[in-house]
Amino acid sequence: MANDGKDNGEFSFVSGGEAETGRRGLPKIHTERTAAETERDICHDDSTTPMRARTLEHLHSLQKKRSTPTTPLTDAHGVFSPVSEAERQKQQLKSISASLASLTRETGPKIVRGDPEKKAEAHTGTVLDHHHFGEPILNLSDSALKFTHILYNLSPAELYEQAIKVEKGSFITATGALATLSGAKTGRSPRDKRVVKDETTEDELWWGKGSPNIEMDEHTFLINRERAVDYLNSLDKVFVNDQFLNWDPEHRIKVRIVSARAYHSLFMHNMCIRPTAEELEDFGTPDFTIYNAGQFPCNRYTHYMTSSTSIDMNLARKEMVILGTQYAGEMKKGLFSLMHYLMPKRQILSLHSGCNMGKNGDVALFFGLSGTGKTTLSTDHNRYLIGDDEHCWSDNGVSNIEGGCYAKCIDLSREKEPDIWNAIKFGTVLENVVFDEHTREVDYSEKSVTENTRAAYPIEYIPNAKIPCVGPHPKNVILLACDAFGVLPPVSKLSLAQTMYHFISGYTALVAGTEDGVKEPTATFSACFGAAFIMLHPSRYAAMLAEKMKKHGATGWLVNTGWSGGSYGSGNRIKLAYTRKIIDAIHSGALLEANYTKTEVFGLEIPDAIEGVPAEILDPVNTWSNKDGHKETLLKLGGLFKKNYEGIHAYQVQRDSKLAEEILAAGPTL
Ligand SMILES: Nc1ncnc2c1ncn2[C@@H]1O[C@H](COP(=O)(O)OP(=O)(O)O)[C@@H](O)[C@H]1O
Ligand SMILES: C=C(OP(=O)(O)O)C(=O)O
Ligand SMILES: [Ca+2]
Ligand SMILES: [Mn+2]
Repeated sequence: MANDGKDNGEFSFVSGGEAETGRRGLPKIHTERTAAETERDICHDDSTTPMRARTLEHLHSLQKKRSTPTTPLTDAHGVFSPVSEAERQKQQLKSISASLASLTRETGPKIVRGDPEKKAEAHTGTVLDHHHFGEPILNLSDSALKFTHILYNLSPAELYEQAIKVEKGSFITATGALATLSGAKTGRSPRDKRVVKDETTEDELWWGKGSPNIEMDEHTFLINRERAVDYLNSLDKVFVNDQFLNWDPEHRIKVRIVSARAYHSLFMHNMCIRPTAEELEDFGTPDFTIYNAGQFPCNRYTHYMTSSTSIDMNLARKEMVILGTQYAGEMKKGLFSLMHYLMPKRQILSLHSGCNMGKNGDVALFFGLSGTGKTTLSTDHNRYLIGDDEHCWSDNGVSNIEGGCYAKCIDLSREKEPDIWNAIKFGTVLENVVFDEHTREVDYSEKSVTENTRAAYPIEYIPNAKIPCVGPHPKNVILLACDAFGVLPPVSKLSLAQTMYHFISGYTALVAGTEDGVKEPTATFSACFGAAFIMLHPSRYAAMLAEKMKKHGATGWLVNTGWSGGSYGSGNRIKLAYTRKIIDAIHSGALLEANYTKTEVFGLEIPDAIEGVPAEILDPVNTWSNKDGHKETLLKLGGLFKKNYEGIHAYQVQRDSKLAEEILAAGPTL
């Protein structure tokens, strides 16, 4: 700059005060420059640059540029489109208005687009009743008279501002993520998930013992729907997201999410596939709509209700209603249930699995219950990430259902999981974490809100994400179990029948908790490693998996990411570094070449050596000092498997007794 410190040209004093006269010995200040001085200054100072803004208001209006339309208004033939931008936005509002309409009143909600607080920007939004925009919002109880402002597909930055302004517990962390609280519920509520049983779904879906589908009738659904819609319309503003599910363009599903919280809108922005501006213009009517009124409870006097929480699915109406839980994962997993219904109808298998692909195009699936390692192990710096949780396997290959990942954050470390660590930045939703109130550094070891701390980020935040998130037919199908009993081998190669047996069993063991006194791990069996999300009987998905694995020559593996050297309490969790080496050997094909030995009880084939893994841990019996304890625990777990499988076997025999016997024989023998 020309101003070198001696020249005080940046200051201008107004009128002849003491400073000007220099009577108290203050340096004389030049307020006017000679023509020569001005000439010398090539780089002008602030006071000399032309001022565009005439007023402060004007200045602020200049700060924000209007988004330019991304598509020229032409039709497919390059002719000027008959549908004007205003008309298109009007259609869009009409569609949202229909979504929010009451089913019992004749007058629907009056909706306008835009934030009621941003009156200055009124001109940028299309408004149904233009003259009302910018007038004070009257909080009238008569919903026919009040306006509901629609915040439609806001950007992450806009959603941050909304969250921070009105949602208590919203903060920006040191790395730029949005820390939020999900409220009283910090995990899913599977016992409150209901599905409307009507003439169609009665025959189509899996009901009764073991099924996750708790029935409700159409009328009760409508009561809860009305409750949610009324609640949403009672608010000044609601968020609407129009997005997609499934990266396979042939089987893409259009979803609309109507929610009350910026947190929910940003979560779904990250988790679903984000449409381009062009795709959004042609969005039209959604295939499925979620009404998330999670801050508002359901009415316990309503038939079927057993708590203040209800997550209700109506397949005929293509709608889902959420009352009494703000846990965002309900939306993501609710849509996953929908896909478990829609996709098999099209001969496509929906999978509760992570998925990645090697440089040579070899695809691996990672099935497993919560906490077994789908997200951690599919996020692999040496491979392309297709997705961490929900996929489809069709005749075209695999495709991710989602547009983002939902990683557990408890004890997250930069060293062990660098890609997930680095994904926690601006745009990422961080649920229920604890952070330093001043530095905003997150303490990932803190469990004081919940152990289920989470980060939801767009998949492109992982550097080697494969976009579009699709890949060829899988080569390896890895079943992950976190065995807290410590008796399953770190890895075993499965026959097709064994793969089916373990897929249908869906075993993992939960550690009883960190409280003292509770030492026993609890076995959990969740059919297809996702019983909470399946809509049809597990054998339907298993049959499809068997058929696809056979057709495409995929190999099944069982990987224990849980305990070694004893059960929970005496042994330790297998080191993530070892599990990664095991997974590397599966991907490279090296593990297919190993020598195998069959174990007793489970009859699992275990390799004798894997590069980078101590050979002695490959057979769990070697790691237990108490050999009797090992045998006892092994038999106990075998017994739990057998008991769990009884019901499934009985069902399968009716359908195909030969296949049923074959799969049963692949289970443990006591
Ligand atoms: N050997 C291991 N293999 C996989 N994950 C492990 C292992 N040891 C510890 N972990 C931890 O277990 C958790 C696995 O959770 P996650 O990958 O989110 O499971 P999912 O996606 O299947 O719910 C992560 O927090 C991870 O750091
Ligand atoms: C979000 C979930 O998935 P996961 O724990 O498998 O990552 C869930 O089960 O609620
Ligand atoms: Ca899960
Ligand atoms: Mn996961």
